[in-house]
Amino acid sequence: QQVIETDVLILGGGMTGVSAAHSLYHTHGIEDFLIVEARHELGGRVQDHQLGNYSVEFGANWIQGLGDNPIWKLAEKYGVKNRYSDWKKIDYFTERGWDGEDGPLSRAVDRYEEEVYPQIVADAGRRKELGMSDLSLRAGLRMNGWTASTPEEWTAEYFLHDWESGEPPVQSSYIKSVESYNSTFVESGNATNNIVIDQAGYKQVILRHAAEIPNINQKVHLNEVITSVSYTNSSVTATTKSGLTIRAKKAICTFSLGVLQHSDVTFSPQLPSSKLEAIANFHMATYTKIFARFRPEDKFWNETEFWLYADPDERGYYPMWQPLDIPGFLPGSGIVFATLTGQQAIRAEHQSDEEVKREFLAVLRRLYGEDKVPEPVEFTFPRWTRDPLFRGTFTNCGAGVTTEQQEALKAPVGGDHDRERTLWFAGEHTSRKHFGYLHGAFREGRSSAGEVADCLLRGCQQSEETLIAKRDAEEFMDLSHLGKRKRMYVPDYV
Ligand SMILES: Cc1cc2nc3c(=O)[nH]c(=O)nc-3n(C[C@H](O)[C@H](O)[C@H](O)COP(=O)(O)OP(=O)(O)OC[C@H]3O[C@@H](n4cnc5c(N)ncnc54)[C@H](O)[C@@H]3O)c2cc1C
Repeated sequence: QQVIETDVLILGGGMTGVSAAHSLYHTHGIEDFLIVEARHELGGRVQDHQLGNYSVEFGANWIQGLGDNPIWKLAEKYGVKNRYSDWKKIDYFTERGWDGEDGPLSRAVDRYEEEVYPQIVADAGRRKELGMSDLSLRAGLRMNGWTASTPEEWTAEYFLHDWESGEPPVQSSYIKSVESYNSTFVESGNATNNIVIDQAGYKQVILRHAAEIPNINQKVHLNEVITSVSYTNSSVTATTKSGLTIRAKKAICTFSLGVLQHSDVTFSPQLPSSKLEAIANFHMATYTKIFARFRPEDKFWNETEFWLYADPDERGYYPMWQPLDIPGFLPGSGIVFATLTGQQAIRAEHQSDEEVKREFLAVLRRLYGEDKVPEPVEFTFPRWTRDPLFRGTFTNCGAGVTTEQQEALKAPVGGDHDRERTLWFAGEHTSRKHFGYLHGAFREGRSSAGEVADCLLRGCQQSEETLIAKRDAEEFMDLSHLGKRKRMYVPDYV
């Protein structure tokens, strides 16, 4: 049987894998590496889909917190088309239809955003500084006077929390939810979000980055599903479904947290119990976008960027809507999409397209009137939780996740001490501050490549580049450091 030998094996070709490869080559001068990817192309969770003559994003869509976001710099460099996304441009709806400019739903959103959120930011920051235990965001909200007891209130809270983190407040860490918001939107220096509308897909950021590596095609094995990974103190061996065996001095595993949680790939020896505990305790959230394409001449929708709907009976029931057929987006496309998260998303992913379409249209008809909304010509959505290559969409830090578990999640394995490590773990899920985001994946790829290069080239002595990449990936977030940076806990609009 043929065994392919390489210095560094990168398991998975999403943002993390490509960023690691780019850094190995361009920062550390390591040319002997391979990426093994199960899909037909690089990109991972950055995937587009063709609807009529238009391309829409099934996965990542926004560049978030433009300030020091490296994805923003890559998008500019490669000319990937994106535009300002204005989260203040919302039409509010309840079961009664349009809720007006100053109805109960709009007032609930303002109260959460302007009164409650600044308070919880300060309170979570104080808890962290005093070394107090974490709570659920639900508990933190209650302690700051927010009980979410009406459909309008739970929808406001959904819009400002679930829609970003993919899970409800009861499942989310109080301190880490606030930290995550601050890291991406406040610390970056510019809280603006841009939405990618490039018809060649957001994935161009990843494909063009990969193309900067000379002979990249010879360094990537596509359509190869890894089934097992074995590691010792001197090498890592991976085998694929098709029977390929690849042996490397070092490897970086970038599979999603969901993949690790489902044991889709066997590791031998078994991963250490501290890592298994961390894998089990982290949350893989679900964020499912559901698309319909109508005939453009049937256009019945408002040209406002977002529509927020407060269902009277069920929290999170088709609350978020985005028309793409509006000026500046994809005019003439006839495309409208809704987003579901958490249990609602999982429920939808287990229904047939027809069942989901029925629900989708029933809600749209509440918004715009029974006779105004025709059958779409196309209806589709991805089923992320059921895809064995992802098993969810992105991580959310749950209440009860500790900093030690965050460290254990990414700790390399193999051998008995730090000079013998052979297998590293990196991905959006290993980012302490930017978990869930594409920029977290990018930074983790670079940081893991630095550590691998240090071990391969310098007997595991840390180089200046690795320290910089690690700092950029926010490795040095200890308590005293946080305490000194009061800005961490003050949102930009206060
Ligand atoms: C619906 C959705 C919306 C999102 N929205 C945003 C957003 O707006 N902004 C933002 O910044 N981020 C967003 N994200 C998050 C962002 O997409 C991820 O953080 C990022 O793409 C993760 O990159 P990664 O390389 O760590 O993981 P992945 O992209 O998952 O890469 C891992 C790779 O491993 C491969 N793989 C898995 N199992 C195997 C196997 N057994 N053998 C071989 N290969 C395997 C997979 O195919 C995949 O290509 C969103 C994600 C989703 C899904």
